[in-house]
Amino acid sequence: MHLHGTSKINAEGRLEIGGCDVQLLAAEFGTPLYIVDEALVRQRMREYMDAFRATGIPFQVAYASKAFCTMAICAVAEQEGLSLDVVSGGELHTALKAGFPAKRIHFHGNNKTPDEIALALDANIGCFVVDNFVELDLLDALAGERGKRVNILLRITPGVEAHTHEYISTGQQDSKFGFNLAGGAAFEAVKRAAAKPHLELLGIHSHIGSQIFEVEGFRLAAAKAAEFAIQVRDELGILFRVINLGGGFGIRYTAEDKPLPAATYVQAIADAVRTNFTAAQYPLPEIWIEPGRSIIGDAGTTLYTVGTTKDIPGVRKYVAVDGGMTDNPRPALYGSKYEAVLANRANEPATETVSIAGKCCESGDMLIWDIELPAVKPGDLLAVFCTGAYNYAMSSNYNRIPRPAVVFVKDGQASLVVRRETYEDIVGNDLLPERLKAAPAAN
Ligand SMILES: Cc1ncc(COP(=O)(O)O)c(C=O)c1O
Ligand SMILES: N[C@@H](CCCC[NH3+])C(=O)O
Repeated sequence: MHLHGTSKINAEGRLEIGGCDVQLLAAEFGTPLYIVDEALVRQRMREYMDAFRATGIPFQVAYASKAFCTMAICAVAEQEGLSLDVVSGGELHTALKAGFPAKRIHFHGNNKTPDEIALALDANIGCFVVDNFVELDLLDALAGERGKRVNILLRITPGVEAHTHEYISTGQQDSKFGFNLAGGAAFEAVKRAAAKPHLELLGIHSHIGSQIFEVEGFRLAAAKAAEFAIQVRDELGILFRVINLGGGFGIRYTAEDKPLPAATYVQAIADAVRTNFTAAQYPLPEIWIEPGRSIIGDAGTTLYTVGTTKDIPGVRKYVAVDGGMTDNPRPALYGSKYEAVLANRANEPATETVSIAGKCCESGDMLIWDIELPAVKPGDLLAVFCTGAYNYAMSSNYNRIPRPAVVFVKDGQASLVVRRETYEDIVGNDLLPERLKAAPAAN
């Protein structure tokens, strides 16, 4: 059993996270329940910050809030001195509502709407990461209407193919994101951006994908960024002050995953930037990165209650829990694998192989295939590890299932940071027009 962060098995044989016995958490907050190990989140944030400080290069570490965005995590990121990457009006609103300093917010997205841009402009956020030519014109116009000049990075598609799931790799040329380096769109974007009266071009951004376990892709992306920066300097006389290399650092979901320490990625990136820029006598730019999954992923655990079981002798035993693809769509979407433990009897030896099913009306709603557990009974608690990233963030109300609560645990204290949705929340936006309230049809 691989335990993350402060998780341990206590004397009663139950899983404990942040000093909180999960059986007590289930009793107090119900299940399914997202539990976040706050100390581990802070540790992950500090690992990036400390690694960059050690390089001596000016930097920003922006937490990619798409991985998990709540007011509480924004507050933690703010306390730890990180910046914040948001990708929608909703994430931006969450950050602002949490009191996150606007100047440290970077706004991403390949189709920011005029309303979202207006919200960000009016809040005076620190930087827009411009994705395409339409946005370049729109942002300049909207900033102009407000008499503002705003910082931008241009998102470049470097043509680096990271080894990851095809749906989550984004740096290759055939991608919906960014200005392609090959073919000259990126160069053209720099020319146009530099001519815009209301845009201040700070530099460029690239993001090569997610759940990456090698430094090579980042080195290559840094080298391509430097090569492009040098071309831009030599041909246009424009200097970049910022190189943002995105996120994508992998984490351990199962024993198959071999993540590198944050410092290894940071050193590789810093070395690559330093080497390539210094060789061209180019003033060293600031380095920005945007980790999401590697900050919140292994700090999250989802706690479920076991309901029904179904044994098909000689075939498979299904164990159904009170959540599923609504709180964790990743197995259905990407075939993602997870580890789990029977949280109320975690010290008992495994005696059977079972498969964990969700409760949705969908055969593909399976959380884990073939996991060894002690004999599972209805009422047991199942804890699935490493669910901090892209679980709550991608949760849905499919089958009109309310979203679970989220608690942050630390030093024996559990704080509710997102309350459980109720059935009233589920119908909260529904309207029943008068004409549909009529008496039943005559026939
Ligand atoms: C532009 C950008 N930055 C940062 C991230 C965060 O990636 P990860 O959660 O893999 O660190 C993503 C998502 O992959 C992204 O698209
Ligand atoms: N949602 C994806 C990652 C997408 C990354 C966002 N650019 C996942 O769960 O792995």
